[in-house]
Amino acid sequence: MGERVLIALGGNAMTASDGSASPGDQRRAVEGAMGHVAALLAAGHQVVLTHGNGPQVGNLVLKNQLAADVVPPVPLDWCGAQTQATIGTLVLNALEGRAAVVVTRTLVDPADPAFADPVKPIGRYFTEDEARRFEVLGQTWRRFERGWRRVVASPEPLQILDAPAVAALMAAGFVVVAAGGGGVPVVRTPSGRLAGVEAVVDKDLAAALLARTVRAATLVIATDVPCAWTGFGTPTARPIGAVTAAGLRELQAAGHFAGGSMGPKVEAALRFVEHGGDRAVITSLEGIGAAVAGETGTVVRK
Ligand SMILES: NC(=O)OP(=O)(O)O
Repeated sequence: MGERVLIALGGNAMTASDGSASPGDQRRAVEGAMGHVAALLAAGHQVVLTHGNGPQVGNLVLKNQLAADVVPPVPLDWCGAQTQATIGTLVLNALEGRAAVVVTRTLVDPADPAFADPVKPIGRYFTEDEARRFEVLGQTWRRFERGWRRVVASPEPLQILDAPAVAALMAAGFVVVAAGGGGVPVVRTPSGRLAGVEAVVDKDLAAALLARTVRAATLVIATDVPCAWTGFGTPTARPIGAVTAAGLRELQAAGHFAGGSMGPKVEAALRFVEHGGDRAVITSLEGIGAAVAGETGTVVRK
């Protein structure tokens, strides 16, 4: 018997590992990912998809800024919406059958402290000299292991505003792609209107919220490693298999999960299970079928 599964696709399902995000790389990566999704659909599961957009949205906004003398640049939230459409189109082309993409807005708090502390890396890696050149444009850049990347605000997702459209399409039998790139971040203004903001929401945290909202039984967070680890990168590293939410919180508190990589995935898995989801699985893209079958990955249950 199939179940309702929300799959959050990580960067390796979207582009080549260097983050350069050429059109060919993106198309090939999405086609590969959809092969794994098709196997789940063939097994009778109802699938909702979401995806990251870090490299793509960073490249888009940078192109806008570099071409500002020629055409008016558009803001970061517009670029986020554009990535939902382009990545969603690749998914539609790669999937056979009824599928739809929902341009999805995510409500955030204008007073979220994340707006004063940009930490979300977007775009490709640059050298320090190049990054310093872009800092003149008013951007914040940080050094990572593989080079320099722009960082932007990443506020907490509070509500997936377009979840009702997602639910309606699911009920009509569509595979739905929604909340891509964490959703287009919007705030409610004092006059009660919705307005986009300069931010990129974490797609794993948004996926956990969407999964709860559409009552998915399983949240699968697909990444480039088969599971979460304690002591990752050290000689005492150990894979984490089945774990309770309480047990995983303890490992999280002990500092086992790095902020920019496994940290948000673990937090998303915990939030989903702690708020009533049956199970959350962190696994590789290749492992999503086996993960839903209960055979692999870090499996979090209450
Ligand atoms: N929006 C987002 O979290 O995208 P990435 O996972 O690609 O960074």
